[in-house]
Amino acid sequence: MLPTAELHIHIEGTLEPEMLVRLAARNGVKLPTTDIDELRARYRFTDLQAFLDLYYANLPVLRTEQDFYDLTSAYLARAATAGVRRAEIFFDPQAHLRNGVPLEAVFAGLSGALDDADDISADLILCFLRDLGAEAAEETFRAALPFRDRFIGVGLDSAEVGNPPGIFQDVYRMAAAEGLHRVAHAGEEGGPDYVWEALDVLGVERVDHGIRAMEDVELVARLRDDRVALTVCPLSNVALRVVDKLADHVLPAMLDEGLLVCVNSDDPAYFGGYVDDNFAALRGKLGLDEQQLATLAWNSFDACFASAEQKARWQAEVTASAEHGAWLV
Ligand code: HPA
Ligand SMILES: [Zn+2]
Repeated sequence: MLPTAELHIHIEGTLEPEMLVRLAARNGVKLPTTDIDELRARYRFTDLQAFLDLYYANLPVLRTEQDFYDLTSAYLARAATAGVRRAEIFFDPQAHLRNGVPLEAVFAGLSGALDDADDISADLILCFLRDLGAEAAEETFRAALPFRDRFIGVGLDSAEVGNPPGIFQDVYRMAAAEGLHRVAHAGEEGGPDYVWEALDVLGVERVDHGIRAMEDVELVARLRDDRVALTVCPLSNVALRVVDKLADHVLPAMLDEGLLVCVNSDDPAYFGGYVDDNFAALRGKLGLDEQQLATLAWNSFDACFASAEQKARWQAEVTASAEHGAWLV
């Protein structure tokens, strides 16, 4: 197993049907069905919005600090088996606030699980729901400031097309003033113009997805020259029909262009696998070789927000693993 960092993972997207049923029973929340196979059969999507509709519909089962703790602990345990050494985990506070869950419970559950995980280094990135607009994002940011020491950055997710990054300029400026890292989803369903805006208006350090950047040669040059990381999620792109099939994915072309790309699972409960499953698919279905897989793992540590010394230690581990054939997952 290659050691890796996972930098694009929505904790709410790790809600497996089994956990969904368990939490629904614990909290007295009614589900359309409690049959695991039926629930899993619903995890099929035509596009990003179809996925988001189900993702948000399932979230009311998360009510208490313990629920957030259990969800996060289960992800961290699974990620450890996938070779994850470092996780930078997105969460959607607005989705929980509108379900009546106080921020205290969300932060306490998430950070409690992170504190108790001794085999993975992990931190939180607070995401704004772009379809709720800029004012709601600013209000959420102010409400989260008392918990400033519990998260290391801000991100932008949910329905992309029609909600361009630029409208969030002010809240990203506020985050920068707080010394927070800045990332944003851009170029998943939206075009290269959204990636330009994320870079130039929001000042992001990493782009989440960013695969449509490949349609713009100037943008590719900018991303390469500035060593901007792109957190690519191959199985997600297939599940949401952003690409027809894995064999058509632009990831090999991104590597050939010398872009700082890494591999991530996005919403593993919904998209058919964790980061190790993504690596296995890249090897089996896309034909990536050991050198390419090791580069992806190495890049993930380059792109993460840990200390330079820690990053170098993990990268040395990747190199040693690659030499011993550890890409054979
Ligand atoms: O893949 C995603 N894209 C956009 N928003 C999201 N929120 C959770 N997962 C996603
Ligand atoms: Zn995502």
